[in-house]
Amino acid sequence: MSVPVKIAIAGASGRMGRMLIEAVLRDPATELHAAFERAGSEFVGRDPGEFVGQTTSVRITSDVAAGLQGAHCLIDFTRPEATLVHLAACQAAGVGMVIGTTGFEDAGKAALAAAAKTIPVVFAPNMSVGVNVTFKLLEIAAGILNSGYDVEIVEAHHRHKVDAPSGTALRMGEVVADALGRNLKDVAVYGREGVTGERDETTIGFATVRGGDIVGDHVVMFCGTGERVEIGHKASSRMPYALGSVRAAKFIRERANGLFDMQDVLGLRG
Ligand SMILES: NC(=O)C1=CN([C@@H]2O[C@H](COP(=O)(O)OP(=O)(O)OC[C@H]3O[C@@H](n4cnc5c(N)ncnc54)[C@H](OP(=O)(O)O)[C@@H]3O)[C@@H](O)[C@H]2O)C=CC1
Ligand SMILES: O=C(O)C1=N[C@H](C(=O)O)C[C@H](O)C1
Repeated sequence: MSVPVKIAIAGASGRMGRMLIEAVLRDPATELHAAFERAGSEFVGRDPGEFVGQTTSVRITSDVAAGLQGAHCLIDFTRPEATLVHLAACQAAGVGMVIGTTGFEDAGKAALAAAAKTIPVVFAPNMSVGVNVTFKLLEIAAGILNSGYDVEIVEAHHRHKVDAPSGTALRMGEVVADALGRNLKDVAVYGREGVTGERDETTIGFATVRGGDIVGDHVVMFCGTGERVEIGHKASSRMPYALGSVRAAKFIRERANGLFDMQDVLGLRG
């Protein structure tokens, strides 16, 4: 039997961190190597297995450099500023990264691309198989509904989410804009208020809902005259994100460097 993929997890006590711990512990092909939280966190020193009712020999630490020694991969679902600190540690240790964090500015994305010249990085706004298939469906739909259809993207998430629109909604916008030969930066409209005037047909509109415990809903509307096509995805659990991330960690183990996303991991590219 081959050696399990040794996985470290950043943001271990977070909503995704806990889900990732469960996914890694229940997969016989992976091993929980380390779990990180910031210095001063109440969780430092505790067993990350506690989150899922198990006992492990791992203890949550804030010493990322030490914890990465011997790891194959760090899975990071935190915040952009933390991810970039972890990225530097991974580069120093020669450890690959799976990054699910959203909300990066262009400079942060450029830093990820630069680091991927020396370590393998999977960076994707949504790790679920279903959402990644949805991206493909959107590409097909936009290629056909390329005239006379206004594109609007609506997303809904829980009350704790800090970035908007979601990374997934933005990627949906990019996929549709690319298929229509437009640049999302030029055509995106983020919310509307007041006397907006009539809609410009080249725009792609975004609307954001935040409330309660909504895990993640996305719908793209192609609004024509007399009809509307809607392509969307609804998550009822975070486990698909965690399982996709573990799949990405296995993918990374086979690579020396490069920037990938879930389309690469799932063989959906092209
Ligand atoms: N790509 C995908 O498939 C998905 C992406 N996401 C994205 O993942 C990210 C995390 O989401 P979620 O788990 O819900 O968020 P949570 O707030 O539940 O968890 C974030 C974790 O990161 C830690 N953290 C935050 N800032 C820092 C820092 N500066 N240094 C060290 N640790 C830090 C938090 O610790 P503390 O509590 O101490 O702040 C916490 O443990 C978001 O960007 C979200 O959009 C979410 C789901 C799916
Ligand atoms: O914060 C979340 O919860 C989610 N974030 C990701 C995003 O911004 O697209 C993915 C998923 O929708 C859940």
